[in-house]
Amino acid sequence: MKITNHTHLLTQIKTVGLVCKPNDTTLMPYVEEIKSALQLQGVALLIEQTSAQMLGYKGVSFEQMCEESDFLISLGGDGSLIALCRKSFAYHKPVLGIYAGQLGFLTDIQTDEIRQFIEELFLGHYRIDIRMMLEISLHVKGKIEKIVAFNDIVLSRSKISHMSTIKAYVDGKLFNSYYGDGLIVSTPTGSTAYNLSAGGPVVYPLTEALILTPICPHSLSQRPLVLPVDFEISFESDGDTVIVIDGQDTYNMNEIERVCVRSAKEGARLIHSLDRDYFDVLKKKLHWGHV
Ligand SMILES: NC(=O)c1ccc[n+]([C@@H]2O[C@H](COP(=O)([O-])OP(=O)(O)OC[C@H]3O[C@@H](n4cnc5c(N)ncnc54)[C@H](O)[C@@H]3O)[C@@H](O)[C@H]2O)c1
Ligand SMILES: Nc1ncnc2c1ncn2[C@@H]1O[C@H](COP(=O)(O)OP(=O)(O)OP(=O)(O)O)[C@@H](O)[C@H]1O
Repeated sequence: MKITNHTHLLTQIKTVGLVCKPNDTTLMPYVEEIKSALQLQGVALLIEQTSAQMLGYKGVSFEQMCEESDFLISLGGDGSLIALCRKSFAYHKPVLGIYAGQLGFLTDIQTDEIRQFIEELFLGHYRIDIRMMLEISLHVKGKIEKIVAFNDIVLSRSKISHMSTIKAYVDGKLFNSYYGDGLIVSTPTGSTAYNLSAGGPVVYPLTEALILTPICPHSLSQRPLVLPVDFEISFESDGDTVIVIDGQDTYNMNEIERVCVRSAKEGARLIHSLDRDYFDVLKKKLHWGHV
């Protein structure tokens, strides 16, 4: 399936949803800023109940927020944005990341830009990028559990003292066996996360590809691999391997016979400022090109 890289702008915005980084009460002034900037536009703000409870507001369920909102805001770091994109995947709502974290590679709007960006958004001065996501199928005792990933799925050794062995297949045909600390399957957006630390390539986030990068492979011949977006890759490993999705969900391979990874039919829709330039972000946040 062809996934386009940009999507149409929102036509009419009446309601916006908000989720905050957990356990951070310092976010209160920014929530007030978002609320009043939206009020000026005649737009209602729905705050998800866990975030609302943390800050003393009246909240709504996550599902109600997703159903009733025209777009969603994540107020926090990259992890909060990733969690929101994953949890709201089925609702196909655009997501705006407002940066209140440590690195903020994905969340490009700073807290001191909230008012100005919201004004610009209502003038149509923004873009929505479609970021490829992964659909992961875990095969357990004849049943299939499906999960989505925004950055990556990591198959990692579970014991510090042992290597893991991972067999990798394309369309059922074995194409490699990885021996070492594990393997990362990353989206282009996730290429600047764990994949980068493991020596994988930086891949422009609107590219469509599957990136496979071994972690500390015990071999002179294992290299990162970039595969076409329409490949379905599957993996088998032993009980000494764990699976980690976006650093947020963990499964033990003990109970899993096979893991299949493919591009999800829908991508995440990220709202960005028109000024955002990927290479500027690489330079500013990851010191790209610095000597
Ligand atoms: N050794 C490593 O580099 C390592 C180890 C474990 C997990 N991770 C990454 O952490 C990600 C989860 O992020 P988190 O913020 O929830 O966890 P986290 O709080 O543990 O932080 C991971 C760091 O990676 C940054 N990050 C996350 N996604 C990024 C992206 N697409 N591009 C550039 N930087 C990014 C975050 O801002 C944060 O500084 C996982 O998907 C995985 O890729 C990296
Ligand atoms: N809704 C959520 N559900 C579960 N975990 C979450 C959620 N939001 C954030 N987290 C986790 O909480 C941790 C901190 O959140 P977040 O990444 O947003 O802030 P940060 O670490 O300060 O910023 P950054 O990731 O930009 O450095 C991360 O490990 C993230 O995965």
